Amino acid sequence: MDPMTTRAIRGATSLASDDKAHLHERTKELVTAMLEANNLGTDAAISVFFTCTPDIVSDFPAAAAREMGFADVPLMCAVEMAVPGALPLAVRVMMHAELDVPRAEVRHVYLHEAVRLRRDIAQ
Ligand SMILES: C=C(O[C@@H]1C=C(C(=O)O)C=C[C@H]1O)C(=O)O
Repeated sequence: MDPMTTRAIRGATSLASDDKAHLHERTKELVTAMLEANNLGTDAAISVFFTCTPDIVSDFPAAAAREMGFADVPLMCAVEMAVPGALPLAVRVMMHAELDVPRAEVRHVYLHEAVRLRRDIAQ
């Protein structure tokens, strides 16, 4: 087995509407899928950075992550670039975590309408 290395895992999802409960549900679904795809528990996480498109104001996705075991993991939220024509109601994640695989084997996760963002790297 390779020694543990800090790797970055990307993820993204989309909402049907900007509703707080729905944001929490989709955020937890995404973060859980990112952990499971890479055989990780929350203890492997170093930091998690979220962006939301400017049309999401119902809550911070970090609040949802904190409810699922990231209480002592540094979290951050920011607004994604407002590029004209970009996918609306999108939540993006950049998670840094301890993994024992080469970078090319890190599994990135895109769910719901966000699958069309990066067909090149989504599993
Ligand atoms: C295409 C995406 O959206 C945007 C473009 C990115 C990129 O080109 O790598 C990364 C994040 C976003 O700013 C994505 O989330 O993958």
